Amino acid sequence: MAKTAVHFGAGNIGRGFVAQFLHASGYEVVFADVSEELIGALQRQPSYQVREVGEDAKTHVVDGYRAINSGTDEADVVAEIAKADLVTTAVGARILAAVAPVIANGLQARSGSADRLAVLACENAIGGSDMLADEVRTHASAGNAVFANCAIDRIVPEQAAGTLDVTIESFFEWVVDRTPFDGNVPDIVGVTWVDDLTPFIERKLFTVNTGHAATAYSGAERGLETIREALAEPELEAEVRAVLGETKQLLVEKHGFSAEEQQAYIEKTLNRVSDPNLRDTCERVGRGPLRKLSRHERFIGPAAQLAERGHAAEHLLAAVGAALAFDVPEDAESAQLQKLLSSGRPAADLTAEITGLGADHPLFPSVVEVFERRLAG
Ligand SMILES: NC(=O)c1ccc[n+]([C@@H]2O[C@H](COP(=O)([O-])OP(=O)(O)OC[C@H]3O[C@@H](n4cnc5c(N)ncnc54)[C@H](O)[C@@H]3O)[C@@H](O)[C@H]2O)c1
Ligand SMILES: O=P(O)(O)OC[C@@H](O)[C@@H](O)[C@H](O)[C@H](O)CO
Repeated sequence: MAKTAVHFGAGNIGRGFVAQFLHASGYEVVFADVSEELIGALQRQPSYQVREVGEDAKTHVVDGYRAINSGTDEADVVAEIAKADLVTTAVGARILAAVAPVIANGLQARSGSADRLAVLACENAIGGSDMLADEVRTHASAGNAVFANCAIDRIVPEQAAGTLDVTIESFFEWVVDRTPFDGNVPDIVGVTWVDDLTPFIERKLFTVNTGHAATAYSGAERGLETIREALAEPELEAEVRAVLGETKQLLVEKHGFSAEEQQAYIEKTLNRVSDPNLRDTCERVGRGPLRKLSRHERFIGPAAQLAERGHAAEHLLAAVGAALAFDVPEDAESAQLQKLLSSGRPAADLTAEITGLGADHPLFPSVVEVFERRLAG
């Protein structure tokens, strides 16, 4: 009998990476999403294409899936989870709390099954599956599930409206913590199973996503539209390289990557994010600035660790300053950020609320200065 995977989030990475790999691994994929437009299209159209760009580009056809609107037909999703082999998500780290009740109900509906359900939150976050597990446990015991953290890396820009097809870079990396599975990991092609995920997720988040976000915020500040255009500005590229020099210091010192290995990873990242075949915008990459400015994310996460080790993080702090200027009214978090910054509250209060840093943290005073400069206009 075919294995089944329920996948939450039929967006860019969901269709373009996770579902394609699950399909290639022999799973029947059941998409769950709250977008009626996407679910309707998946229900009407029996297949879509994932088109890689660049060298050795391949095109993959994904078919044999089903799709359910988890907003309106929750009971159907619960029934699928009750008999599924795997649950994955790619909805955004801050949406995990919204999908947790459905997963919890699905786990309760499996109470007769001896098989523990594997759950992988494929989000850009440290401990994404742990976050999901914590949310699920507020609704159900979840003893019959195995939550494993992962790092997922593949650039999928915004796609053309009205198509399910996805244009994507050919590079990919999907690294998953094997330790929760007691030697019985799910069979998924392309996954690298590791005993210690921390070096992989920190290297990914603090290089690819830190560099990407620093480019997006500085690019947006200069009125540039795409990541490629932004990195073509020599001064901006030098700033981004300086930011990545700081995270390199942390990653080399903390995880023992060699300086040469990390520099090669940086060069590859800068090439990937400025791929001429992928039009990726500062707006997409900068989306969700409150999440990106939070305590364990791509700026404050490494800057705090550098400060704890007695190192400077002035370029990361400059990137925080650029993030504070991100003003895109269509992005709910950007609108909320600008509202907070114009609320008249003191810089120290805003720093604590937005970054989650305690006033006694060694990084705190320099972040307050960044906020003060922004408030002074
Ligand atoms: N795009 C990339 O390059 C990339 C790469 C690696 C990781 N990621 C991560 O993957 C996740 C998804 O990113 P994306 O680029 O695919 O975003 P996206 O906006 O294209 O897709 C997110 C999907 O989640 C759906 N969704 C929202 N709320 C939901 C809910 N309550 N229940 C079910 N579905 C819901 C949305 O309708 C949308 O279809 C994020 O955590 C992102 O950081 C993205
Ligand atoms: O998805 P976000 O908002 O966390 O970050 C935006 C981009 O940096 C991100 O989507 C990258 O394209 C991706 O992480 C590459 O693997």
